[in-house]
Amino acid sequence: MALHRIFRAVVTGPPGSGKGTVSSRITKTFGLKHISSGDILRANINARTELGLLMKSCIDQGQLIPDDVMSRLILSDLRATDQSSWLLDGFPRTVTQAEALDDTCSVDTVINLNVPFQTIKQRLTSRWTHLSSGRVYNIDFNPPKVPGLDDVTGEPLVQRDDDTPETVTHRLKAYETQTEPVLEYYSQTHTLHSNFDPVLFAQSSWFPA
Ligand SMILES: Nc1nc2c(ncn2[C@@H]2O[C@H](COP(=O)(O)OP(=O)(O)O)[C@@H](O)[C@H]2O)c(=O)[nH]1
Ligand SMILES: Nc1ncnc2c1ncn2[C@@H]1O[C@H](COP(=O)(O)OP(=O)(O)O)[C@@H](O)[C@H]1O
Repeated sequence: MALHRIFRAVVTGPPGSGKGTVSSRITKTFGLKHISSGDILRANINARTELGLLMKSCIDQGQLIPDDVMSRLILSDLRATDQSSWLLDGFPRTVTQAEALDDTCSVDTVINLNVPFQTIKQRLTSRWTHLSSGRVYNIDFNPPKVPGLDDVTGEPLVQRDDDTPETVTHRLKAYETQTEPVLEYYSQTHTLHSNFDPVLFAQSSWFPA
């Protein structure tokens, strides 16, 4: 199903709310480019650059990466794809980032995933990730075909260092203080789909498995 015009969307929500899962499904269905801030950061960390090491220490403490670093990283990617449709997952996470995004390009729609914190804690402790592709699995919700292995490459899955209960608590706190204000910003400036229900969306008849 291809789109007939350039379309730009942001998917936001607390850590573990399903942004990556929903974004992969939407981008596959509509042929959009999926830009995930977390995957971009982890690729930098994997490259073992000095900046990557600093990023890892922030992420492992459950803190956000500073706005200037983050905006430079993501916005340069967006400028390089100025003729394509995309879906941005995990950026912006602060009002400063949202303003920087608006200064760079126009966003057509914002989808917010609204999931209770208690549910998130359960999901993140049973999340398994294929780090190089960003594919995620869950022991209960969408297990891999072979336990512990990625469906596409057969490579081992890992649990992220920042998915420990203690770091998840810090990440949820950072979400409340720094990211929730972004919803208020978007409700005033954009079309905000605020009660997007990922489960209903996944069950709709046109939605591929
Ligand atoms: N039970 C349940 N689990 C989900 C759902 N969506 C995603 N998950 C799982 O929850 C975890 C977090 O999802 P992910 O897409 O990585 O969230 P993100 O951190 O917001 O990008 C993963 O293990 C997913 O497989 C859902 O609708 N229901
Ligand atoms: N836009 C952003 N601004 C600041 N830090 C970010 C941003 N996106 C990702 N990060 C950092 O990377 C970590 C992992 O992000 P992500 O993979 O999107 O995970 P999740 O949504 O599961 O928290 C975040 O906890 C944060 O430290």
